[in-house]
Formats: sequence, C-alpha cells, structure tokens
Amino acid sequence: MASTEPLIDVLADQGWVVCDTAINASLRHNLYTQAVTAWTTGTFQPAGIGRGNTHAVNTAVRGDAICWLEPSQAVQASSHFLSWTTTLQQELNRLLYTGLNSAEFHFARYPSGQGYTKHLDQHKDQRHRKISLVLYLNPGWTRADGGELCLYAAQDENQEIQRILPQPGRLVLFRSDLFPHEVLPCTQTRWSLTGWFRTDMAK
Ligand SMILES: O=C(O)CCC(=O)C(=O)O
Ligand SMILES: [Fe+2]
Repeated sequence: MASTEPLIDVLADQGWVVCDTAINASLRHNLYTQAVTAWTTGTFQPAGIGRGNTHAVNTAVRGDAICWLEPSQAVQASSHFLSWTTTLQQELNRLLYTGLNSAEFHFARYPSGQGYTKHLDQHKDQRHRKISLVLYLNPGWTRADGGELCLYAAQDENQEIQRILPQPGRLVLFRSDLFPHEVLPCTQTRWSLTGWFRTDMAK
C-alpha cells in the first residue's frame, strides 16, 4: 500500500488527518465482512465507558458494540490490517519520535439512532493512548446516514473544527490527548475499526 509519510506529515502539523487512499478497497471489504461475521456469531459486546471499577455500559453516552481484534487469532483481513498498522507505528516513531510500543484495535458497530457523546480518548489517570485511529467499513454512506465524527478544537471543546462522514475506507488519525470528539447519531448501522497506538507494552 502507499507510503504513509504524507499523512504522518499532516498529522504532525495539525494533530489530525483524514485519508481516503491509505486502505485499499479490497482490504476495506474484507474487514467489513469479518466484522459482520463476528457480529453474526455473537462475538461483539456492548461498549463500556470508564476503566476498572468505574467501567459501565451507558447507551446514552455510547451506543456501540465492540469486538477486539486478537492478534493471535487474527484471520486474513485483520492480520493484513495489523501488519499495516505495525509498519505505520514504526513510521510514526521514525518520523515523530512518538515512542509507541503497542497498539489495540476493535471493530465497532453502532445501530441506527446511536452515537458517542463528546470525549477524549486519553484517560486522565492513564496517559498511554497517544494516537487514535478510526477506519470506516460500510460499503456505502451518504450524508443522510448521519454518524459523522465531529472533531473539536484542542483549546476549545465548543469549537467544531471538522465534521467527517464515515465513508467507505476513510481513515482518520488524531492525537488522543488533544482533540475532544463525538459520533453523531447514525440512521443506518455504522461499522468501523477503531484503535489506539500506545506508549506502554501490549497487555
Ligand atoms: O467511530 C468514530 O468515528 C469514533 C469512535 C470513537 O471516538 C471511539 O471509539 O473512541
Ligand atoms: Fe473516541
């Protein structure tokens, strides 16, 4: 696949980047099929908020269900994706000195009507998540389907800086510590792959 250097340059300059050409159509399709199969076989779980003792499911905050990608059990599509993210992680370290040591990813499925209210991905008491990645998997998506990812300014969480439609194969990277963001409610089932590059070692 294409060099990731141009998108890392934009990430370095503005703290976030959207790219429609990083992941090719067949990989997007295979990941989508894998996610739907995992859903059909019951391997998704309702997504929670908070960590440890405060972990709870609250669909008023986030309405998705998730399925973690287990590197040891990765089937063809996800192992291809994970090897691409390993290279991306090395490139991020080489070009930005980010000191990333691990990454974690899950499929996410938002049913119609659901979203995820404004939040930061980096937890205040645990700062290991450095770079957030989202890849959109639906085969088609129009403005009428909603479900945009809204990014807000790092210095002002009320100032919207970008509204991103979850179009097929679209990739978004952003600094986990800086940008508040939310997922607006969608009007059709919304499939994605979300994850974080981290500075601690894999669990
Ligand atoms: O799906 C998206 O556009 C973003 C998801 C998100 O913010 C998250 O899972 O933390
Ligand atoms: Fe998030």
